[in-house]
Amino acid sequence: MLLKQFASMLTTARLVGESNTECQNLQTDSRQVKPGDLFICLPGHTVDGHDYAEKAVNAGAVALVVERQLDLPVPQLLVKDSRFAMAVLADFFFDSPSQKMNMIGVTGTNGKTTTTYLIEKIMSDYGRKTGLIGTIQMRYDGRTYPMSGTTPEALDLQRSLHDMVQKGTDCCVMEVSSHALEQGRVKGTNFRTAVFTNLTQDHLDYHHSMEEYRGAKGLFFARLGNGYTEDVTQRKYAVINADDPAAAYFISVTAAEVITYGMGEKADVRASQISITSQGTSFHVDTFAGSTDIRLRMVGKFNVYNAMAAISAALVEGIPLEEIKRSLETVPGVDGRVEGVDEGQPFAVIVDYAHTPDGLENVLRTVKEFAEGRVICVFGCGGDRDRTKRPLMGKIAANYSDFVLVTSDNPRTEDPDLILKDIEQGLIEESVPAERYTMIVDRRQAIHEAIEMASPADVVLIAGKGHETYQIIGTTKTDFDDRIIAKEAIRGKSN
Ligand SMILES: CC(=O)N[C@H]1[C@@H](OP(=O)(O)OP(=O)(O)OC[C@H]2O[C@@H](n3ccc(=O)[nH]c3=O)[C@H](O)[C@@H]2O)O[C@H](CO)[C@@H](O)[C@@H]1O[C@H](C)C(=O)N[C@@H](C)C(=O)N[C@H](CCC(=O)O)C(=O)O
Ligand SMILES: Nc1ncnc2c1ncn2[C@@H]1O[C@H](COP(=O)(O)OP(=O)(O)OP(=O)(O)O)[C@@H](O)[C@H]1O
Ligand SMILES: N[C@H](CCC[C@H](N)C(=O)O)C(=O)O
Ligand SMILES: [Mg+2]
Repeated sequence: MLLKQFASMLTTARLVGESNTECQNLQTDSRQVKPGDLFICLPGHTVDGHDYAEKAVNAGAVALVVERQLDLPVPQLLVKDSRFAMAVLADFFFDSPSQKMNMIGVTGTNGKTTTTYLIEKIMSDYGRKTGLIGTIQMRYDGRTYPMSGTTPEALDLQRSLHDMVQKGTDCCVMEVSSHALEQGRVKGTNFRTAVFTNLTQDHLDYHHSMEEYRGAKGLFFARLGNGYTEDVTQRKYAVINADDPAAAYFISVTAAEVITYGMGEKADVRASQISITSQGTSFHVDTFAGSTDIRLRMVGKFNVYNAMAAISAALVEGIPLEEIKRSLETVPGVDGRVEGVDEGQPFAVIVDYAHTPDGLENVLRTVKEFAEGRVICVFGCGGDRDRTKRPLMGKIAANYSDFVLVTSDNPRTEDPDLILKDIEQGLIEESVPAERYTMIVDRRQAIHEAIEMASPADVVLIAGKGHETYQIIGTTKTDFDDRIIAKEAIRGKSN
């Protein structure tokens, strides 16, 4: 594609140099540049891509997208905002893939991965060729791809969506994080349905206040189309958890048709008669398209919410409620979410991905509902992430468990001991006696000790890392899987 064609997509951009330069591909990372690339200079949070433009040119970049003109011998497209330009150019270069599929996005503090998995299952069981993008992986057309975060950068996202379209995918369900919304990673992605799960504390290191965090999530609903049509396939839907205090805000910022779900009388999709056992959760659901009883194989009231979000998104795709029920009832669970580790031991071991105060409270409440013995909780908090959630999670762990083992969860570049101390602050504030908790920096040791102390009928909950297969200490990622360590500990248990 010629540089002038890219330039034509940005009305206020100024092209300096040879406009007929042929650009083979788009790139934002100088380390990945190939000869013929158009290199987009992004000012980042840690470094400025403009400082790497020279390296990009040396590696073969034939032109640049810049916010300020650089003294380099290649044509340059001067733009006001290179992140915005990236979104526009990526959409253009990859031929607007999100307009060729039904795009369903899920945002919220907790439950995004679970909800996207449920939607993907329903859609594919119904015969739709479905793509999935999120924390655990990206998958489509029978293949899976690893992810480095939850929501890809605009350029990577459009490239992946384009490939999905090429492979015949007709619908894509993806997690949309608040970071992604704030950074414009999904600008240009034409969503048909935007789903909101819940809003509770997380990421205050990045968003600074709950209001700012809510505002970032609100962008998803505010950007959801603003035109109405008789054509049902072109309509836009905001699927909102009516029981969350932020619901009214999201409803107020969207122009799309709102579908609410929840436990209250007024919700468009309502659950009632909820019954939870250690084997699963059953409930009755009333919707605008009929009523039914559903028996999930997943435990936890929060999974009833995730299921209702999925039901709502699937109903607007025209999938009959009975088909939705059939699919939901076959989902065994999601990798690393309330996942049992079973080596035939007489106590339960559960690995879960709860890494926020609300997530931890929900999973502990659920575990308490069916625990016949003590609840032993192993957890930690990520380094280089929201510090203020640490004492809150300490309090919650203490309030809902009989014994707490505070340990490391990806300390990253922070001192692991100090992270543990931040968590301990919450336990101290709750006046938890020293014999009810311990602090063990080494996560493997903490898991071994938790399992060593378990008696028949106890439940050991290992929270925070779920599906993760690594521990990040400093900038080094080493193999670490809670499930494997737990199995190892169960097999080596002395009593
Ligand atoms: C705070 C944040 O979101 N940062 C993201 C951001 O990094 P950044 O702005 O710091 O980028 P940078 O390193 O300063 O680089 C700026 C530019 O210079 C370029 N560069 C850099 C170095 C070089 O040698 N050459 C070069 O060209 C980079 O490619 C980039 O274009 O852009 C990068 C590229 O897209 C992301 O990898 C990075 O995610 C970091 C690793 C991260 O940890 N993000 C987390 C917080 C995140 O986004 N999480 C959410 C999930 C949260 C949830 O669960 O709710 C997610 O969606 O993943
Ligand atoms: N609807 C929900 N409400 C509250 N907690 C939930 C809900 N769904 C799941 N959880 C808890 O949160 C954990 C993470 O769930 P999930 O991975 O689905 O969330 P996520 O929003 O994708 O997280 P991330 O922000 O890391 O992508 C689960 O292991 C469970 O403990
Ligand atoms: N998407 C979340 C995942 C947190 C998982 C936890 N294991 C951690 O590393 O803090 C984040 O990046 O904040
Ligand atoms: Mg997720």
